[in-house]
Amino acid sequence: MQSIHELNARYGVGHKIHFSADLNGLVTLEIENPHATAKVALQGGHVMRWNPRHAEAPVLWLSDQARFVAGRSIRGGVPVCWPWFGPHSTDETLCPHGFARVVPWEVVEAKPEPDNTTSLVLKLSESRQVENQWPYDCELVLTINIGPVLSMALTTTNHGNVPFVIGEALHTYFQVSDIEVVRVLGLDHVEYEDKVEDYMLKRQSGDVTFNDEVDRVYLNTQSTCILEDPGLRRRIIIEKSGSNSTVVWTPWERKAAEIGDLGSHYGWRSMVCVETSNVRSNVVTVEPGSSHTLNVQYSTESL
Ligand SMILES: O=P(O)(O)OC[C@H]1O[C@H](O)[C@H](O)[C@@H](O)[C@@H]1O
Repeated sequence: MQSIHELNARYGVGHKIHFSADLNGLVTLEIENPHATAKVALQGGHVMRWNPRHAEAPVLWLSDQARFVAGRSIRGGVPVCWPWFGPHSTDETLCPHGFARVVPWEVVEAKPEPDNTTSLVLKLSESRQVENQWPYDCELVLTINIGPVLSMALTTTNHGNVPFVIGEALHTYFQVSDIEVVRVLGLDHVEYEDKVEDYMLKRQSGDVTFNDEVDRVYLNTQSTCILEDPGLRRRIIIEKSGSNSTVVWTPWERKAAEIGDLGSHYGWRSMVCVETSNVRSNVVTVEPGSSHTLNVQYSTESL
């Protein structure tokens, strides 16, 4: 594993790119540039915070009860779900949403760009845990660009001789003023599986609005989604490619209480997940010698 000293010596740029470790030994990377500030945990390749300087409120939601411990996903920010989504198909003891979000990643590159944004390239570290759960010769790389726009690209490359199938999601938690006043545009007429009703197949009519638990997998959609928030007077624009599904999730009160780390004072009311993904019937087969990339870009505009 790369030490803090090595990381700062190799990639640190004063206080603009700075690595540190917390009491539990989790390594995080703080980024500051003229466009934005951000914080990324190496465990999970997890973007925890991205605050563009023009935004009055944080764009990503991070629970005030998030637990920062080895082997446990951080509640909020952008968890990377890979190589499966939801429970494992045959072994329920394995981490739901795959192991990528709970294992260490390595830094391949971290550098300021000429346009004053900052680029990071992270790679999932090989480890016995990963080998045991995923016996394929493959590489997973996450490229992140931090600027007025947050861009992320998750690339899976198959170096082996057999094809494999992945489910994946950038399970992004967005900060909202109040879940009951926001809406998600871009999914009108799209078919979805309603996880709250045992995956019943339904069709979206109009914008997605929230007044109860929502857990939906929108299928066969490449559409840009817009999260409109009159309370914060802004839109968050979610543009994607290499993704055929979008998951929309809000737990509501009962589920939030069961989950437990979703924040004090109705923390769940100030978040919603819109997840750029390839899941359920949209999982991806990666052939030997080829790569697949899931891309997303988040930006904001005033309402
Ligand atoms: O609690 P987690 O394992 O992070 O999962 C949180 C949520 O993720 C996704 O949005 C799923 O569709 C939900 O069913 C799940 O509850």
